[in-house]
Amino acid sequence: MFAARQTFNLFQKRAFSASASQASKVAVLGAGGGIGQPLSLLLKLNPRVSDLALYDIRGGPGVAADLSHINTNSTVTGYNPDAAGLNDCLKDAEIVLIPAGVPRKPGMTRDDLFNTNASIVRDLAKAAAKSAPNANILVISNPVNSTVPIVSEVYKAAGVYNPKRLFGVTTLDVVRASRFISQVQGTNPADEKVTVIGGHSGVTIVPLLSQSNHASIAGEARDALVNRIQFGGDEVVKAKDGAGSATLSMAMAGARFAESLLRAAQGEKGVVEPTFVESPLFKGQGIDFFASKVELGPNGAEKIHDIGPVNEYEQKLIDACLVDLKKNIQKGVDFVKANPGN
Ligand SMILES: NC(=O)C1=CN([C@@H]2O[C@H](COP(=O)(O)OP(=O)(O)OC[C@H]3O[C@@H](n4cnc5c(N)ncnc54)[C@H](O)[C@@H]3O)[C@@H](O)[C@H]2O)C=CC1
Ligand SMILES: O=C([O-])CC(=O)C(=O)O
Repeated sequence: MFAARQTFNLFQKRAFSASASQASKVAVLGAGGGIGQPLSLLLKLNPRVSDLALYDIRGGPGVAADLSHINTNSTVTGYNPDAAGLNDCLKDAEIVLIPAGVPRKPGMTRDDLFNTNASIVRDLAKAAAKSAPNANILVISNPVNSTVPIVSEVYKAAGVYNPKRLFGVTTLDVVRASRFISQVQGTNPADEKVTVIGGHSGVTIVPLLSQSNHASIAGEARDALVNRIQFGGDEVVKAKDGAGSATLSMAMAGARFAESLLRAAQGEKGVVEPTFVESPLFKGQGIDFFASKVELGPNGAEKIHDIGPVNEYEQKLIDACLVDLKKNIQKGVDFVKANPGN
């Protein structure tokens, strides 16, 4: 409890010392769900957020009423699908987080969610393209490797696509990597920075341990660690036994990414997060989106970092990643072309 309060106080102090006066509206689409609720809670605790707008097909106003009693300064408003609910929720948002959609059950891959979540994300992206065309869009809904290209196609069709403002949230992979490596090495996870590149599913998740504090980790220990990072999501799906996938750790990861964007937007330099963006790194191989370290700034993604040096083992992981990633991206692009929606 004491540690939690200390962390919150630190969070508050950092934000106030930077710029508490700047107004930043943040919208959450899917705010009533397993991720949406704790994510909205963390955003309500963030002093950089001045207006929190919560939309869901059910339950948005209820979550908003509950959070609005928390004694931080931000306003919280809930929206239903009726009337102009979604568009009002989005209007003037600086950041739009999208955790709307169904989660996995045991035995499913993230790609198995495509049939349901593709149209949900497409339709929310259409509304965002209309009502918040300049906002940063943070896509959480799976399969991220396909839902991010879906948003880009929708924005292109609407004539408002800005690749610097579109992010697939892969922060949970980075959070897991630092936690899992610290458990193996007996270190403090706060000191463990592991770059995770590629995409957000199975073998498309590529941790670069050779660039971490533990480059010498090898053999079975390395294989087990890499496998746990790649399939960490499955661990939670199995443990929840039909009741969904990671929600609380994802809420923390989503709130961290939003906070990084707000810090960068409010003038802090050197804010770098790995994230899935339109990227030049593998365009030559026909892969338009890729997660790598990205420096954030007032305009969104300011600088996409190179992958940096990798060893032979990691090169093989990247090769395997690219095969799946290419198909996942194409599936998202093809979906919007074949199903442009209303
Ligand atoms: N990027 C990542 O690292 C992670 C992504 N996820 C993904 O996040 C998504 C959400 O997961 P949970 O919150 O656990 O699911 P959930 O089922 O608990 O919540 C989803 C929410 O979305 C709402 N929703 C459905 N259609 C909607 C629409 N058209 N507009 C607005 N809201 C809508 C539902 O009413 C529900 O409240 C899943 O696709 C899951 O796979 C989950 C964990 C990590
Ligand atoms: O595993 C899932 O389906 C949810 C997810 O993306 C994760 O926990 O990384």
